[in-house]
Amino acid sequence: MEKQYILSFDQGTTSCRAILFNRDAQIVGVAQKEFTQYYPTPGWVEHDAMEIWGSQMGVAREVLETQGIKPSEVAAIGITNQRETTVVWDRHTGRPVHNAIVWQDRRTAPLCDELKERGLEEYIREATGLVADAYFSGTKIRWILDNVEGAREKAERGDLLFGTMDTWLVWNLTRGECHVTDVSNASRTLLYNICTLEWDQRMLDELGIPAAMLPEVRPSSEVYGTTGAEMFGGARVPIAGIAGDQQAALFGQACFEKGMVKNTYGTGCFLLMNTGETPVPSKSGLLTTIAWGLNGKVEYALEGAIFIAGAAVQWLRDELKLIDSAEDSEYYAGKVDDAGGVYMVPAFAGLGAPYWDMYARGAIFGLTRGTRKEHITRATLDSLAYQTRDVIDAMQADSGITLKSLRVDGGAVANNVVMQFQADMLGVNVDRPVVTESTALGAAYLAGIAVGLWTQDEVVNKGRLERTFEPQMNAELRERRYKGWKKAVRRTMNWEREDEE
Ligand SMILES: Nc1ncnc2c1ncn2[C@@H]1O[C@H](COP(=O)(O)OP(=O)(O)O)[C@@H](O)[C@H]1O
Ligand SMILES: O=P(O)(O)OC[C@H](O)CO
Repeated sequence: MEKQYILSFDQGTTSCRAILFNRDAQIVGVAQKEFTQYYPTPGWVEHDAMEIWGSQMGVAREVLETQGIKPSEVAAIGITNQRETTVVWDRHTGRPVHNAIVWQDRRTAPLCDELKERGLEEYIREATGLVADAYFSGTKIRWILDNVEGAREKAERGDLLFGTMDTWLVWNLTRGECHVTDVSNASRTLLYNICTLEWDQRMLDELGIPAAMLPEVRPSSEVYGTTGAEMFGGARVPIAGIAGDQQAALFGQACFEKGMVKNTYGTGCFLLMNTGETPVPSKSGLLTTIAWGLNGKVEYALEGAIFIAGAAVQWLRDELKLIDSAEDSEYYAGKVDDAGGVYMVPAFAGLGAPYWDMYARGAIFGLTRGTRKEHITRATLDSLAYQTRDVIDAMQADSGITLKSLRVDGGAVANNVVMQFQADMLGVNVDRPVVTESTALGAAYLAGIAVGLWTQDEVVNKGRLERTFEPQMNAELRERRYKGWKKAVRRTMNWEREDEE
């Protein structure tokens, strides 16, 4: 039977998805399952790695069954994942020693302050391309070693393994044979040297993390191993692509040329600009990160990471219960001309790029007795566009490149109000592709390239636009609105710091 499908595992922050692509890179089936979010204390966010493994396998089997496709017809699996989220497990039992600590979790902020006090900021930026923030995996591993009874001793004996979700899934899929990650995921750990392309011994020493816990770092497109025979009814499917979800989206949008930018609107918003084969250091609060390793070389990106975007819409739905579904936000926001002077700063997990304030917290400003839920909903949607503007301004300053248009993808780009306001706030066209599942598509491309289903050149021609949003707001109004946003952001900063008056 011809092997003509690629199965993408998209292990996101809120759900596991399995997406089946045919050899024309068209989606033939999708299965998705949300999993539990744990908030044990304010500012902490955890996932159950066993639940994620079960959900991911569940959706993979479901999509094959519903489409009537045999596992033996799948040429390869590509894996893409929420990055930084940290799981540590026992290599003998396969059981995690603690819930996974999610990228949004702020518990290690004091440890990051300590790294700064020890004068490590510059070294961190140079060696890892990152900043001393609780976002990244390194301090989360350290927290587990310090807080789970017996973990440090076991880790030192070589009994514990660390992984981001890609590593965890591949380890389970291969029944413990492969403990690997790819360069794009490694570059988000705070432990990987993006210049020498090795684990950074100084960072390991500074954080007290035994090297024996770490996975082997590999390119983003190659056969890492095959699935255990019992996983898919006897078929041994090659696992042939791994990339962090934001880098995968950059690949899926075919941003292969230097200067090409995409923005993914999911739980958070992540803007990445391809900067080619040399790392570009940032002076404006962006991250320097590895885009992918492919064809014997590594390419880099500048990244603006916004922690809360679509998650703010979920908050309106789940916590405030202002809307019944994320889609409803478009309906309510569309009933008013604008946010009526209301600004919503969703600094629920501090602020990422370009502010990097672990102690900022969310706030709504400009409320009056005339403020309605439509205004609050509108202000929440506006915050996705304002935060993106913050990052684009930084990116233009760092790269010297002026943005001509923005390619978008991710769940929240279905929202036309957000897309129009984004074009207005940037003053450039916003291009929405037909396939907005760029993340899964990128992982499929990487896996398909590794098994010879297509070449990188063929990938360039596959993307098609569904709609372009053109700016309609005049420049004076745009800048006035944006100034209000900056004022609101300033007032949320440092909120959680104990010593702040
Ligand atoms: N029509 C919509 N309007 C606004 N936000 C939306 C809409 N549809 C989905 N979202 C938001 O997008 C996010 C889901 O996008 P997705 O790309 O699946 O995210 P992730 O990969 O981070 O789990 C959710 O946070 C949801 O609130
Ligand atoms: O799950 P997503 O798509 O919101 O992505 C999360 C990021 O990878 C975190 O860095």
